[in-house]
Amino acid sequence: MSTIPGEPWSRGVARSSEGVVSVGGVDVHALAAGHGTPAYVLDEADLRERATAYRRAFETAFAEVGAGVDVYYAGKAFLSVAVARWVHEEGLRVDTASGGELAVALRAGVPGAHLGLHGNNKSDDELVAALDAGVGRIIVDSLVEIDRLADLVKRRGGDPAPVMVRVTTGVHAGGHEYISTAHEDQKFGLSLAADEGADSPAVTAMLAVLARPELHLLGIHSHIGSQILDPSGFEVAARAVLTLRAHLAERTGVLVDEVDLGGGYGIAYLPGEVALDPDRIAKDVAASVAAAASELGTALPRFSIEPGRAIVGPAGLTLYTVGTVKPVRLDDGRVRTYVSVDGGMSDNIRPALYGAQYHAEIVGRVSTAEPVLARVVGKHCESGDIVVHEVRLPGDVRAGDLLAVPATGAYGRSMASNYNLLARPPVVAVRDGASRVLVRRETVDDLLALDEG
Ligand SMILES: Cc1ncc(COP(=O)(O)O)c(C=O)c1O
Ligand SMILES: N[C@@H](CCCC[NH3+])C(=O)O
Repeated sequence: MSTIPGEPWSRGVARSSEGVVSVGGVDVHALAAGHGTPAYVLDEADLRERATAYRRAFETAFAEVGAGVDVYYAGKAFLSVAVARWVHEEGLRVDTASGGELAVALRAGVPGAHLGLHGNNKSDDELVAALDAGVGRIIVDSLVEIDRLADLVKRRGGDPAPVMVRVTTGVHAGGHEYISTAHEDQKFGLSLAADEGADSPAVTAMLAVLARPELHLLGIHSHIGSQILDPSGFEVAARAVLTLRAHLAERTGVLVDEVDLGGGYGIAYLPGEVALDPDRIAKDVAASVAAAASELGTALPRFSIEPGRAIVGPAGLTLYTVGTVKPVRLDDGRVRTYVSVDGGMSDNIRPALYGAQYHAEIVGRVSTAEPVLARVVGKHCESGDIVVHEVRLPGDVRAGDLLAVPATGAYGRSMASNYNLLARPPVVAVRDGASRVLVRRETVDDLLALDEG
């Protein structure tokens, strides 16, 4: 019943003839003994390959239509100093969404010019940190922020701040309402939809940026959602943004230099699911932007994209130890085996938040026992504390078994909490038979240190 190797596991995951799984050449028993469980395990080679694959795919496809492109790794998916360094070494830039992410990227040595700062409610401190670092782009998200940023620059003096205006194109894409970001009724961006005879909020914002000499209108930004498996939304949104750019040029004579098409490229979470193919999507989007620019009679801008999940998601897995095992009879007479692990919703909130589906396997041994219908649950005081809703596990699953959940590299550690005062797990990188801690495990002492008594 093992599906290893292959998606949704990272490329460095293998199962030996004895049934023991290894990642990047390190066996799960060694990982558990050396770092404890639960632990996030990140396959460095896999992550680097995905970063390069996205960069090459987009550079090649966009070069074919005569446009340049930059790939920004979306740090919100998971950011640590090492990861920021790896992606930068692979030729990516880094998109940050807070002062914390910005500080980590800077510590990794990523030059300010290769960083972007996002956020619908950036603080003055965050804006100042971005200006101090000389970030290549601040993506503004509201009229209020445009004035606030311009006033800050005015007080400090110096060069105009490079700004992109985040717009919402009305395209509704992505895996769940909470991770879809370009429909109108949500907090991000400025809408392209206008009342009869009035400017849209997007146009109003761009005019507001142009009116402030402290700001340089670098371009337009659009992000339509996350975990997108149907690529058509990217093309529709790209056309809408290029149309807006042409409209602004007609109106003001300013044809902005850059267009960012955001992230959102979907990955496989379950065996049998197919991730978006970077080569395919890059070709399709490049063709549609080239066609749109030629219809509009405008030169192509420089493009950028911001994949996060597609780079780090498949490179990660979470290693747990099984604790209690409890068969529960369901109303329809079936039996579901509840398998409790030593983590849960504090290390992976996605099942509870989005109803996200994951896969799991026993990875420390081989079993010939008949598979049973199982649900993997955490140790929190919450019945919705589910890690994997439904999976077939060997009927002899028992306390002490090592269990791994694939594709947890994105939005696992980065959305982790201390619910029930659990200490957050470490992030351990594996490569060429060796493991290294990127983010150490929290301890109860860390938690106590925050409590002022
Ligand atoms: C503005 C922006 N860029 C990039 C991303 C990264 O998305 P993903 O991890 O789905 O590629 C997000 C998150 O959805 C985002 O909000
Ligand atoms: N956190 C989300 C996606 C990111 C949304 C950010 N705009 C997830 O786990 O899928």
